[in-house]
Amino acid sequence: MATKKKQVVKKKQVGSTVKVALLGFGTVGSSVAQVLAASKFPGIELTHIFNRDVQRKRSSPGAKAVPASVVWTEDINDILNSKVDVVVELMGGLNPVEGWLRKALASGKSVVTANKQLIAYRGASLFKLAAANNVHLVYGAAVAGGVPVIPGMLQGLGGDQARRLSGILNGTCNYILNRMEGGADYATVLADAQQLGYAEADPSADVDGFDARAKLCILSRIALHAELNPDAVTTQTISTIEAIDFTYAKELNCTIRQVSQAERNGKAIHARVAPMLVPLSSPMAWSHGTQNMVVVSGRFGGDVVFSGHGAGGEPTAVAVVSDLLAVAQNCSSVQLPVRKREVTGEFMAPHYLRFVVDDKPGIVSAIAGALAKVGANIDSLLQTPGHPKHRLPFVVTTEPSLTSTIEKAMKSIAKLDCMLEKPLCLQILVPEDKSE
Ligand SMILES: NC(=O)C1=CN([C@@H]2O[C@H](COP(=O)(O)OP(=O)(O)OC[C@H]3O[C@@H](n4cnc5c(N)ncnc54)[C@H](OP(=O)(O)O)[C@@H]3O)[C@@H](O)[C@H]2O)C=CC1
Ligand SMILES: N[C@@H](CC=O)C(=O)O
Repeated sequence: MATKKKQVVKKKQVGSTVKVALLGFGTVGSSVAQVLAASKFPGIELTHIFNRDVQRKRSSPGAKAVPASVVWTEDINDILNSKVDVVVELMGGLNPVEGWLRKALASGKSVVTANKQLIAYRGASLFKLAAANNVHLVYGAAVAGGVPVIPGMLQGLGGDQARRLSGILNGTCNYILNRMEGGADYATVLADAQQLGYAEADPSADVDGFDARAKLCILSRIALHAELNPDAVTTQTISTIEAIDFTYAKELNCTIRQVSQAERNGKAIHARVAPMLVPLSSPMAWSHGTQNMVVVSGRFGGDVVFSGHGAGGEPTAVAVVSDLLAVAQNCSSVQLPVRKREVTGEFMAPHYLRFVVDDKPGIVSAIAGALAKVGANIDSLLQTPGHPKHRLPFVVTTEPSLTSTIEKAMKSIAKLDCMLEKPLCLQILVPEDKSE
C-alpha cells in the first residue's frame, strides 16, 4: 500500500532578534509603536517605519514612542530591500498594499496585517504565497480589533463544526447606533467616530456594511470553511436609521445593532450584514461603544461568545503585537481545507417595516394588501402619539417570512402615493431555538 508522505511546513527560522517594519503610521500603526515601546518585548526590534509625508508623521505625538534608531522612509523599496524579518501592514486597502506584500512574502518576509479587505478578497492566494515561501501571514487584528476571535477560532474551535456565526463586527456602527439610542444624532456621532480613530479612511465602509462584510467573509473561511465572494454578501446601510426607529424598537423590547450573520445550509451559505432589531435580552443589545461580539454556534461545543473592543488604536495594537509575538516565536496556526461556496442573503425572520406617510384613509389596508399578496402575515402595528398627520411615522412588524418575500412587498409599498420617504425594512433577530 502506498503511504502518503506527511508534509511538514516548517516556517523560516528567524534570528534571535526579529526586525520589524511598520507600513502605515496612523491610528493603529502609532499605537503599535507605543505598545512595543511600553512593553519592550525581548527579541523584537522596530527598525523601519514607512509612510507618505514622513516629516508630518515624525512630528506627530505618536512618534515620541519611536526609538531614535528607527529608519523613517517614504520609499517602500527601503523596506522591501531591507533585512527586516516581519512587515506589519497598517495602511489599509488593496492597492498598493497587495503588490507590496506579495513582494515581501516572496522575498521571505513574514507579514502581520490588520487589513480585512486584503484578507477577505485576496487571502486565499496570499496564504498560498506565504506557504510557498515558508513564511507567516497573520491577521488577528483584521476582525474585531482587540478581540482574539481569529486566534480563538483557529486554535480553540478548530475541533468543532461551526453551523452559524453571528455578531457585531463593526465598532464604528456600534458606537453610532449606541449613541443614537441615547438621543445623539447620526452625523455628529459619525464625526466623533472618525475623530476617535474608529472609522475607516472612507467611513462608508463602516456605515454601509462593507467593513463588516469583509470580516464576516474572513470568519466564514475560518469557522465555516467556506470561501465567499465578499461582493456577493448582501449589505444594508445604517445611515437610514432615524431616532424614531429606536422609539419603536423600544416598544418592541428591542434595540438596533448592525448585525453580521452567516450560516451553513447544505452547500450554500446564507450571509448578510444589516442593521437589525435585537431583543434587549440578547447579549448583542448589551454591547456598548466600540464593543464587538461574535457568537459561534458549533455542532459539538454549542455557543461560544467572543467580546471586547473592536476598534481603536490601542485595542487593535494589542492584536497586532500578539500576532508579531507569535510570528517571532514561529507559532503556526491550525489550517483546515476551505471550499468556494455560493452565498445568498435569504433568511427566514420576522421583519420591522417603518413607513413615513402623509396620512389618509386606506394606507394600512394598502400595506396589508401588498403583504398578503406575497403571503406575509402582519404581526403588529405600532403608532406612537404626537406626530403630525402630514408626516406620520408608523411601524408594521411581520411574522417570519423570507427576506426576498418582504423585499418584493416593500417594492410595491414604496410606490404608494402617500409614502414620503423610502420605507425602512429591518430584520428582527430571533434567538435560535435550542429545543430542537
Ligand atoms: N482604526 C481601527 O480601529 C482599526 C483599524 N484596522 C485596520 O488597520 C489598518 C490601519 O487603520 P488605521 O490605522 O485606522 O488607518 P489610518 O488611516 O489612521 O492609518 C493609515 C496610515 O497609512 C498611511 N498610508 C495610507 N496609504 C498610504 C500610501 N499609499 N502610501 C503611504 N502611506 C499610506 C496613512 O498616511 P496618511 O496619514 O497620509 O493618510 C496613515 O498614516 C486598516 O487596514 C484598518 O482597516 C483594523 C482594526 C481596527
Ligand atoms: N472601522 C473598523 C475598525 C476596526 O476594524 C470598525 O469600526 O470596526
